Amino acid sequence: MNNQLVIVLDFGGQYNQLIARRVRECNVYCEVMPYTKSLEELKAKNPSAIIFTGGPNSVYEDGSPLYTKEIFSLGVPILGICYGCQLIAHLLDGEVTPAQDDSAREYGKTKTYFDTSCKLFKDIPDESITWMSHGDYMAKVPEGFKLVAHSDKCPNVAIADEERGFYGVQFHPEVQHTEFGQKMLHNFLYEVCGLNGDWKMDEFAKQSIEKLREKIGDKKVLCALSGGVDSSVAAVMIHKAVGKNLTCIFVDHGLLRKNEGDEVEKTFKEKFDMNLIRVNAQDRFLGKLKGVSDPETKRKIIGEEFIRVFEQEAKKIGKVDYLVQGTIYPDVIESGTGDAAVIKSHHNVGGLPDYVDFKEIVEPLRDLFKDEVRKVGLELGIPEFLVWRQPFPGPGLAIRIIGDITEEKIKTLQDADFIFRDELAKAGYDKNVHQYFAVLTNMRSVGVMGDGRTYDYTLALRAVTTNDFMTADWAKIPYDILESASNRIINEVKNINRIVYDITSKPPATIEWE
Ligand SMILES: Nc1ncnc2c1ncn2[C@@H]1O[C@H](COP(=O)(O)OP(=O)(O)OP(=O)(O)O)[C@@H](O)[C@H]1O
Ligand SMILES: O=c1[nH]c(=O)c2[nH+]cn([C@@H]3O[C@H](COP(=O)(O)O)[C@@H](O)[C@H]3O)c2[nH]1
Ligand SMILES: NC(=O)CC[C@H](N)C(=O)O
Ligand SMILES: [Mg+2]
Repeated sequence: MNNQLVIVLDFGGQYNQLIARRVRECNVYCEVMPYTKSLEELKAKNPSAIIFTGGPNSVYEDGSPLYTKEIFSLGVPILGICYGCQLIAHLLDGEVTPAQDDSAREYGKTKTYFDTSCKLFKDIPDESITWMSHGDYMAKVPEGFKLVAHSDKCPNVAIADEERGFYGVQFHPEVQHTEFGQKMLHNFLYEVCGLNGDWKMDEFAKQSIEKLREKIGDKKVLCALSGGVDSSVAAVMIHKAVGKNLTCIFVDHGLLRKNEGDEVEKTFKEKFDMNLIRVNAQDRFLGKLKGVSDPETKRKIIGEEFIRVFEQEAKKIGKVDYLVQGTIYPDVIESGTGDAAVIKSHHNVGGLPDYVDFKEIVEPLRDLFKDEVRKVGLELGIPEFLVWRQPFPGPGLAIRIIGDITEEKIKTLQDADFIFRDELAKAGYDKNVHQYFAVLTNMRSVGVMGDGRTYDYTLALRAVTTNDFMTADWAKIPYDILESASNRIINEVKNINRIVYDITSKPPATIEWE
């Protein structure tokens, strides 16, 4: 695939994934790369444009991430955002200083005035709201640049050297609070860079299937299938590429939701004409997890056991060269690229063991965001109910049972979680939330039931709304739904005497509790 490419050069900003998503939404392919990639490595990718992201540092401080000035000689347009804008100024002999008092320090929604004769601001109003988050100030604009936007506090909000195609904005066009942010990115890609918008999901699906066919040929492939969106889409793509040489392995590790094992098996046997093997591996997973309570240890154990089960099944089939996983771009990013902190080791990326007995792990969706995966799924004719299923993490209930895992706790959580989902569905509210589940906390407290004292577990209910699962808001579920879920759970499920609703967003929390 030779799509035109935009490189998002990562200087540690919080919204870098968002920049990539926004660019993709303009039908332009892009990849996030750490600023530590050399100019040679960037050149080898033959990018059509480069975007410098924001970042927490200050360009004038020792040890801040910089880049070689030669990047401006590539002949490729560059857009700098916040820190990236300050970096352009710094590298091209402008000047960046800490904001004096709070004269030019800005945070949040800010009224901004634009020079709409600049290509970046074509066809937007000359006054609108942008989202700012900076304490530094571009005191001197670099040679050859003109000022193309200002705010009430800050005279230097955007700079442009239109001749060479270099632009810098102090605000964040990628966040939704910047009213015309998407339009500005669109202008950069189309008006400035003259790109042709060749990143389309139907093309992607066709080309990927062709490439998979070439790569795999008549070799045998295993696909790790969870019944979730990502692996289902991956499986259907491979199936279209190699047909009967594909065998899907669905692992029931004993940590699935209530009835999930049977449902997934039924759906795939009925809807798809694929070889599917269900492996009942409860004993080995629960055996390895016995007494383990540290979240990262749980994740790594599960990541390793998954692979060992796949290897074992491969041996039964004969020579299998490839293992396919439904890994997507956020799994890769969240498991840590470059300097970003590792928050959680996703079982299929950071949680993979060092040694894997396959010639290669194939991940056809590794570059896609969730919404792109869903589009590919629809292109491939996968039923809507599957495409729109809420995500379920590979480690399953293991990361929703805080502390050590026992069979009794699993049963308790399965039953409670089932009721919560059932109540949301009955109220027709499940369409309004993107992920919703129950968590068995490891906390016990005193209650009173049937006039007797109880000392039982606290269950937490969690529901979030989110576009990309990278950030999320807690869902404002109507009280009556929470009330009926709470009543039913207390009445129908043993070992729980208290229920709380999680009202934290991501960040600062994450969606899952472990
Ligand atoms: N129970 C399982 N059996 C086999 N493979 C699994 C299982 N759970 C997860 N995997 C593998 O790990 C990958 C990552 O899991 P993840 O939950 O992120 O994706 P998914 O289940 O395909 O989709 P979704 O995010 O919608 O749940 C899957 O794509 C799949 O390849
Ligand atoms: O397949 C997976 N393997 C994992 O190890 C894993 N950890 C989190 N998740 C899912 O990722 C999304 C973001 O979750 P967090 O906010 O908890 O990081 C949410 O949708 C989570 O359910 C996982 N999925
Ligand atoms: N959001 C950013 O990129 C901030 C850049 C720089 N640290 C400042 O405060 O101005
Ligand atoms: Mg899943």
